[in-house]
Amino acid sequence: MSEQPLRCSGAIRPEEENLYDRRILEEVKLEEWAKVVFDPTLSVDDPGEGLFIRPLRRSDYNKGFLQLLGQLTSVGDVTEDQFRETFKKMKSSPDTYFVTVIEDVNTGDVIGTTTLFIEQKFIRGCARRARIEDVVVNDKYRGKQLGKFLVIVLVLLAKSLGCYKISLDCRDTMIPFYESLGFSKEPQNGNFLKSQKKNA
Ligand SMILES: CC(=O)SCCNC(=O)CCNC(=O)[C@H](O)C(C)(C)COP(=O)(O)OP(=O)(O)OC[C@H]1O[C@@H](n2cnc3c(N)ncnc32)[C@H](O)[C@@H]1OP(=O)(O)O
Repeated sequence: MSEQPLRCSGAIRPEEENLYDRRILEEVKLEEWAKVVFDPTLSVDDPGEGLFIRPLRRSDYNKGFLQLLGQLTSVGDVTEDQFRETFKKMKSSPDTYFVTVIEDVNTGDVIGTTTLFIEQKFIRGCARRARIEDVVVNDKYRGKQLGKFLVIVLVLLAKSLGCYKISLDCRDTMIPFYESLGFSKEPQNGNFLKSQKKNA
């Protein structure tokens, strides 16, 4: 499905503004990632009947985006102003935040999301590395390859953006899922260390 431009008097309505340019998603060709097979075939143009993959939009506050994230972790009471301010901050750092969603166009709900975060480094000749974060599919839509689809689309996007490394953190129970998508634990570097919340 090609992008349906939502325009008002020739300009994209501010509430329909994409976080990033969707054309870079259109360049992603899943068939180039031979490690993972989609059966039936999915593509950015056709992620499934009535579904549309696109960048996060300002209007997604009212399309269940935060409720969807609530199926992953605690979101808290985020007001629409906070959401818009955060969207603005992300958008003001181009080539950094690729928050991507799947919308069910029949209901208008956001039913899947994940984020590609790209970190600029000085090492490796000022290279960029990518992290995949916040992968979640609405529980009513699970088992349709959408989680796999979102992750692989962002892996290919990171590769097309020249990232030298793509990584993620997950619970032990999710390791088989990510291993099936071509991720592996780094030998002797599998430790995830986080700062304690309070001074012990
Ligand atoms: C980096 C992070 O964000 S980690 C956080 C991951 N997200 C969560 O835990 C949130 C709650 N869970 C979810 O939203 C979903 O269950 C997801 C995103 C993990 C999977 O989404 P789905 O759309 O149901 O997965 P999808 O249909 O693409 O499954 C692809 C394959 O992975 C397998 N799979 C799905 N979930 C799991 C799992 N929890 N553990 C192991 N394998 C799994 C499926 O069986 C399927 O296997 P197959 O290809 O052999 O049939």
